[in-house]
This record gives sequence, structure tokens and C-alpha cells, in this order.
Amino acid sequence: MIELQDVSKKYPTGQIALYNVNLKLQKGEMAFLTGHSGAGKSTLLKLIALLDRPTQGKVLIDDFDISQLKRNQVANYRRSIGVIFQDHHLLSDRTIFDNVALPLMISGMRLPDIERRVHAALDKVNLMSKQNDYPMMLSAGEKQRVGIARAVVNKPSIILADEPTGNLDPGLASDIMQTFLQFNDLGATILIASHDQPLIERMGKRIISLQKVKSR
Ligand SMILES: Nc1ncnc2c1ncn2[C@@H]1O[C@H](COP(=O)(O)OP(=O)(O)OP(=O)(O)O)[C@@H](O)[C@H]1O
Repeated sequence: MIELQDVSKKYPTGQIALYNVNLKLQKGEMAFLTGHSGAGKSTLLKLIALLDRPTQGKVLIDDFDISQLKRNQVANYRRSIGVIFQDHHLLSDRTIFDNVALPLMISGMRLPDIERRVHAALDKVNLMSKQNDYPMMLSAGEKQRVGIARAVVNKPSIILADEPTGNLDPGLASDIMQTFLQFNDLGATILIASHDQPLIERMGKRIISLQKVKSR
């Protein structure tokens, strides 16, 4: 379970991105995070992924306050979460296989296991035939799917996605959402930030709406 208790985030610039947010996401739940530009969606995902920390309040995963993780546990925690950004940062001089394999190589997995996992992940996003290609040879939707494969190759129990369909046409956006539904069916807890209101309404899942903090 993911839980935010009275979470506020004020950036060093003085900008208040989140104010007193309370939220519970059950294990295995899939939900959408919506709200206008600047409402704090990306900030909220970053706090859960421990890429940043709240200025007030707590983020709990399975009732454990993640701010209590020791420095040497933080990398492990981050690896246990699949994070998908709109800008997927693929390495241009590496093949699709290598890009997806990267998190497993970093964790020191053996090559035969890496191959098995990468093929399974590429298969789920329907990109097996592209494994030896380079990112520049792929369409925007395919690159986005590589980003998803890389995020799920570690079999994370939590998947966070920040505007994963931002640059895609409606057909591709629906395909990507179907892929998330499949991961959810396999048991992953999923939180997706998106301002594509019609698309997320069609999905029939919980919608969490963030209001922008008024400047005061
Ligand atoms: N690193 C940062 N330093 C200072 N202010 C920031 C930083 N990141 C975000 N902000 C500010 O915090 C507020 C929330 O930003 P955030 O990116 O979380 O919103 P968002 O809902 O994801 O927006 P969008 O839909 O445009 O991506 C905004 O006012 C933004 O300018």
C-alpha cells in the first residue's frame, strides 16, 4: 500500500508544489493522478519514488515510512519501483535490448537471466522484433514502450508513470494504457499522472485530482 500523510512540498525557490496531501493507494490498485499543469503531479510521483523528499508529512509504503531508509537501502528501494517518464532518456548508442537490460546489469544479474527477463519485458510491450535496433530507428510510441519495458524489467510491485502518453496520438495512447492494465492484472500497483481527461475517464479506474496550490 502507498500512503501519503499530510504531505507538503516546498521547493527551495519558495514554490509550494504540494500542500497537506493525504492519499491511500491499495496494493494492486491502479489509479490516475490528474490536475492542471503545475498542480504537483510530477512532484508527488518523485516523492513516492524517493527522488525527492517532502518538507512535511510522510510517505509510507506498506506502513513503512520511506524517509527512515538508510542511505545504502535507498538505491534498492528505487530499483523496486518502476518509473516511467515522458522523456524516457534512452541511451542512443545502445540497442533496445541493452537499454532494457541496463537496470539488470547494474544489479549484477547473470547474463542468461538478463536475457530471459529482457525478452519477457520486450514481449509484453510487443517489441521483440526491435531488440537489435537503436532508439533513433524507433517511432515515438515504440520508444515510449521501450521506456515501459525498462521500467518493468525488474518486475516492480509499484509502477509510477508521468504523462506516459503525452506525445502520442490517441491510438498509441490507448495501446500504452492497455499495457498498463495488463501489468495491473499481474498484480502491480500503478499510479499514472496524466492530463488526458477523456483517455483516463475511459479507463474506468480511480481518478485522483490535485488542485494547484494558490500562491499566497
Ligand atoms: N525543482 C523544482 N524547483 C522549484 N520549483 C519546482 C520544481 N519542480 C517543480 N516546481 C514547481 O512546483 C509546482 C508543481 O510542479 P510539478 O512539476 O509537480 O507539476 P505537474 O502537475 O507535474 O505539472 P505538469 O502537468 O506541467 O507536468 C510548479 O509550480 C513548478 O513550477
